[in-house]
Amino acid sequence: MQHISVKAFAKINLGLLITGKRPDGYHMLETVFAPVNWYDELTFTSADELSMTCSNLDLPSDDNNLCLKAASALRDYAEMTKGATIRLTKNIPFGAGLGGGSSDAAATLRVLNVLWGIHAPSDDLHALAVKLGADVPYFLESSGLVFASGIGEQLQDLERSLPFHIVTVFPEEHISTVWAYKNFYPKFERKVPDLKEMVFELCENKDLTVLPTFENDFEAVVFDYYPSVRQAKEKLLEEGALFASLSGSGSAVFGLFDRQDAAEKAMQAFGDKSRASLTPPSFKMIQRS
Ligand SMILES: C[C@](O)(CO)[C@H](O)COP(=O)(O)OP(=O)(O)OC[C@H]1O[C@@H](n2ccc(N)nc2=O)[C@H](O)[C@@H]1O
Ligand SMILES: Nc1ncnc2c1ncn2[C@@H]1O[C@H](COP(=O)(O)OP(=O)(O)OP(=O)(O)O)[C@@H](O)[C@H]1O
Repeated sequence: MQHISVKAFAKINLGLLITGKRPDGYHMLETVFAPVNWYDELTFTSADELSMTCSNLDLPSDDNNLCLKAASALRDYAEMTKGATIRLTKNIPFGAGLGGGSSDAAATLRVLNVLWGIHAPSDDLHALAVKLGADVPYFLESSGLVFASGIGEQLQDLERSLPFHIVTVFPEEHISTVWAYKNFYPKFERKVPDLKEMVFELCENKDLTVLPTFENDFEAVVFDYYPSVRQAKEKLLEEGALFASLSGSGSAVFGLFDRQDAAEKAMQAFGDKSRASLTPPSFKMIQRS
């Protein structure tokens, strides 16, 4: 029996500018994805049937789980009937804007493509990933700092890495992505700043003056409805973060620190380690456990 174990990492969004709405209801955006050191663990074992277990009982472990959705989509694509048992140890908080479910889906596509001997070309895997979620292609195809446009599926590797310690905090609120896209305050008419250029300035020249450019368009509505999320951001700034922001549609917030001791102190200020994570500078996702 063949087992494959992998880690599925979370992301943060450094800037998230929503630029318009498509006729199908999806929004166009520009964002920069950065990986963070917070991960789910998945083990795949070949089996006759497709099934899974999930360590977090607040999440579905039936066909509504993104792992089984990804596995079924791949099986349908390959027109085969092979099975697998998937064991998901959930560490990334859900409804947090950290892309945990999307990362699990991407890991499932990647592993089962090999375990089932499908070896689908990357364009076909990309198409399957987009259907599963706008964030899934990032986790499928990237390991570092990436500029994303379209609905989040058009990716450009920035070939740079963030020279900061990242403290990511989950403020105990689960926020629905659908709700956030329905309720954010649109600013479609403005001229959007060039996030790629800002990242180059930040990574190459450590020009901290560009940091305020990395706005997240979900912040205003999320802070209005979830005051504890605003407070978490303020606390990161009080702890000495050079910059702090909401990630994705929330509720997680992150802070960038130039000193390790300040980042570690901020981690302690948030208490329980399972609710916060510390990512070192230049972090990249390494998939295999
Ligand atoms: C907030 C972000 O995490 C930023 O990276 C993503 O935009 C969300 O990505 P995701 O969770 O993979 O989203 P999906 O599962 O594809 O979509 C969930 C819902 O969010 C809305 N949605 C999502 C992405 C997008 N560009 N526009 C949208 O309007 C749609 O109502 C969609 O039905
Ligand atoms: N494996 C999974 N992990 C997390 N959530 C899952 C999973 N499978 C299905 N879901 C459903 O998807 C919803 C969103 O989960 P996820 O953690 O990806 O959201 P998020 O933190 O808002 O991420 P994103 O940044 O992609 O919007 C959950 O509320 C849950 O009902």
